[in-house]
Amino acid sequence: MITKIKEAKTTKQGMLDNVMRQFNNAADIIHLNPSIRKILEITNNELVVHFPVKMDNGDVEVFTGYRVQHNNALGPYKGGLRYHPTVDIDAARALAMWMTWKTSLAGLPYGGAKGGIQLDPSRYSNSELERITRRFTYALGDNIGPELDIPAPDVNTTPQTMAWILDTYMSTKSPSERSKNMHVVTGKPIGAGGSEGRDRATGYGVYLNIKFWATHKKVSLKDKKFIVQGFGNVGYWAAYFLEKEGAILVAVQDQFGSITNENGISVEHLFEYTKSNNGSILGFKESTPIENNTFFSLDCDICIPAALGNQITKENAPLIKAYLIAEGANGPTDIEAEEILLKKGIDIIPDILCNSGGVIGSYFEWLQNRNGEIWQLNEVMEKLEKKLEESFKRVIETSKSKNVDMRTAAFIIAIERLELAYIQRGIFP
Ligand SMILES: NC(=O)C1=CN([C@@H]2O[C@H](COP(=O)(O)OP(=O)(O)OC[C@H]3O[C@@H](n4cnc5c(N)ncnc54)[C@H](O)[C@@H]3O)[C@@H](O)[C@H]2O)C=CC1
Ligand SMILES: O=C(O)CCC(=O)C(=O)O
Repeated sequence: MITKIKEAKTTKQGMLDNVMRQFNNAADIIHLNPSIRKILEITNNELVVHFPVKMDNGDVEVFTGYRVQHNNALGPYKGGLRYHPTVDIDAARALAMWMTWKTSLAGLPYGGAKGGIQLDPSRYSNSELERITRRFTYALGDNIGPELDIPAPDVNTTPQTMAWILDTYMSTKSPSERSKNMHVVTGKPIGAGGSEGRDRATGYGVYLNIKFWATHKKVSLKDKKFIVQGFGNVGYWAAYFLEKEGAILVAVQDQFGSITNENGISVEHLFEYTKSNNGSILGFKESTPIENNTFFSLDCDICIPAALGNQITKENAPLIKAYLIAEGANGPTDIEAEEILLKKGIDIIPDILCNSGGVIGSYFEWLQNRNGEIWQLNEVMEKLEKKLEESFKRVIETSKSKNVDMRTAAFIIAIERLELAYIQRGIFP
């Protein structure tokens, strides 16, 4: 029996190079205005903060937090906060850039930002995480704001994290200003101003994109086998909806290890199990543990990377048997791997389309807070589906008209919207 724990990666993910190459590839194809290219290839603002926090044992630890604001030509900066040992300035830059393309592609009135704290949250108690989050929020100060830069959850941050940020940010405002600041952060718990459906929005969006792709290819999802890397917010909800559609989850990998069952893993059973097992999938009875490095080569139809960046590389790409990769994570496929996959005829629904349900759900939450409205779950889900379907169709049309893969098509749409905004504002000829 294999029980080796998957080592948490602490090395750099090297995502910046990937996003720049993706951007430059699309920019070359559309002959992007050189002045606009100069603006888009760098970030507007980069904030690095060091802040002290008292630990439960009385010691003080100093943490490093980041917020990178890439571009706000289309609206306030928007993007998540990640708590992970791999968070550094380059990771924040790369993830902020992807946010700009994602919000632009989705047609939202937002720019792109990302940030987080370099730490391993499993090493801290809940009350330490609360103090760390509150001190980070103080350190960010008025560099975030409901009409300036709106954070949201990402890896290892939750609705609770967002509620702490909201509460801390509000406490810095005068009493008459407080209620106007509810939309400083999205992905909040519903009781603290969150929206119905934001919890599942990203995973639901991943599932919808797979469904649109299946309809486009005239295939049924029933009995199709799928594997999911990452069984957190995105991976769980994507698996949940795919299973409801009749697809079969045959393997899961998380930070602790990998499990498989070719007859199917019950999504709900596994979810319940992880809740009682410190979030880990290891030891789940209705499955067999497998070596981590065999995960991506398992026999399946659909592969959903929903964990970290650069997980599909030139080493494992040749072994992939799935014919569709649906990128729940940001930047899970590196450039060399993508070339291999496309040559093999494997379709990739790119991250900026595939996981855009999350930021669209955040936009709906922001709108509700801003307008004093409360929408029902079905209303949110219907609006989400409509927006995602529009994006999916545009990507397919552009892919056909320009004879490019789906990622390049998605980047072209996103960049052209930004280019138009700059040109219409009269900044460039
Ligand atoms: N939460 C959201 O709304 C959105 C998240 N994303 C992206 O989706 C991905 C996952 O995010 P969440 O589900 O929110 O995070 P999460 O913190 O809820 O879950 C992360 C999952 O990935 C697993 N994981 C971590 N390191 C791993 C490794 N080295 N190998 C295998 N599995 C590993 C964890 O064990 C956990 O199951 C990230 O790339 C994030 O940027 C994208 C759009 C929105
Ligand atoms: O919901 C949001 O604002 C952003 C979520 C996020 O970080 C992402 O889409 O990568």
